[in-house]
Amino acid sequence: MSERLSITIKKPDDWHLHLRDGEMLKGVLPYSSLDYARAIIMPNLVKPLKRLPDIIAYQERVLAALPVGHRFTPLMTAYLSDDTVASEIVEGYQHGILKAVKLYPAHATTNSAHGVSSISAVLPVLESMQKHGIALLIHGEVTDSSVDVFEREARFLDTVLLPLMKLLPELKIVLEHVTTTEAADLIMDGPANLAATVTPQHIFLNRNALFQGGLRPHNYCLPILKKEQHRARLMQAVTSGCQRFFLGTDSAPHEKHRKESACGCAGAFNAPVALSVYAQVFEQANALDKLEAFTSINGPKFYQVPVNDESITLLKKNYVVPNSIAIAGIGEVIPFLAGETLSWSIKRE
Ligand SMILES: NC(=O)N[C@@H](CC(=O)O)C(=O)O
Ligand SMILES: [Zn+2]
Ligand SMILES: [Zn+2]
Repeated sequence: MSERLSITIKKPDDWHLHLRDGEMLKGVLPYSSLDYARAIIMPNLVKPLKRLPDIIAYQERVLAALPVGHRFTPLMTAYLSDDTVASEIVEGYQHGILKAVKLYPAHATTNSAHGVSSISAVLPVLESMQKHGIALLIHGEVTDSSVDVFEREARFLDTVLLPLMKLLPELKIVLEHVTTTEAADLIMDGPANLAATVTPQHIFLNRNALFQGGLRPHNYCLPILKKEQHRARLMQAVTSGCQRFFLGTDSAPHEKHRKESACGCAGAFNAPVALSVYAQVFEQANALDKLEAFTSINGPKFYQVPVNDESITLLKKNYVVPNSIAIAGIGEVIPFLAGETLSWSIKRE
């Protein structure tokens, strides 16, 4: 096959994105709103977005932070907790305020202290979500500290997700940022109402990248990077053409000093590099023809929204990732793969 030098795809959507708030929101949003038409915005602010008025107010702050000329729709989510009221979720969905509901097991990840203690605690909410076709987005890791950190996703599938799917077989579920062969198999063999997002880091790097020549805090995110066999299987599954995998960057900026710290935060700010990384991985897998479905078609299909009209073009041209990005009012944020050279860049007019 002759080498592709450019590829034009429908404008992508990011089905898992952290924009934060305040100055950080203003600084990081343009990296997403430039190249993506829509994104599912995560609700794990320092004060989690549980109630409709807070979700509406946050969406307004996101829209107000958009640079002139960027057309971008933030699709909002509610943060599920033990005290979530089913009728408020249904009302929010029916009024177009929220697109989905996010489940963080309590203490699983950044800003998840108010997460769900057990599925039974939120069962009435999940039942009405099933009834109304509202998607549940899941950070799928058990939090029991006796479970090895590399095993937490696989354990979650067996002990939480499969029983939940049995209990509510019609519930629409997106397993977020999948990392393991077990999750890849589950999605490939799973029903139409079960899908997954895949981040650039989890199909590009394995866990060696956490320790390459020293400790690499900017490769630390949750779920943690896994062994090469998991990365390879994930890459194969995602590039297979299975429609139930779609783009979700999990771009999760933290201030430099919070990453480069004795107890560093989990999360990679990958919005500036994600499309280049995905293109590089799909090319490696000889599957550039499947890239558009992953970035721009499978997600809209699952969420039952139209595919975007506009297109973007990626060029086979080196992209050198900046070493650091200055965010006004915040300071430095180090992007994922800082200083490295990727082989695809986005065509700018
Ligand atoms: N992925 C991460 O490591 N961090 C995310 C939270 C999350 O998606 O789990 C964040 O908000 O920083
Ligand atoms: Zn998560
Ligand atoms: Zn996330």
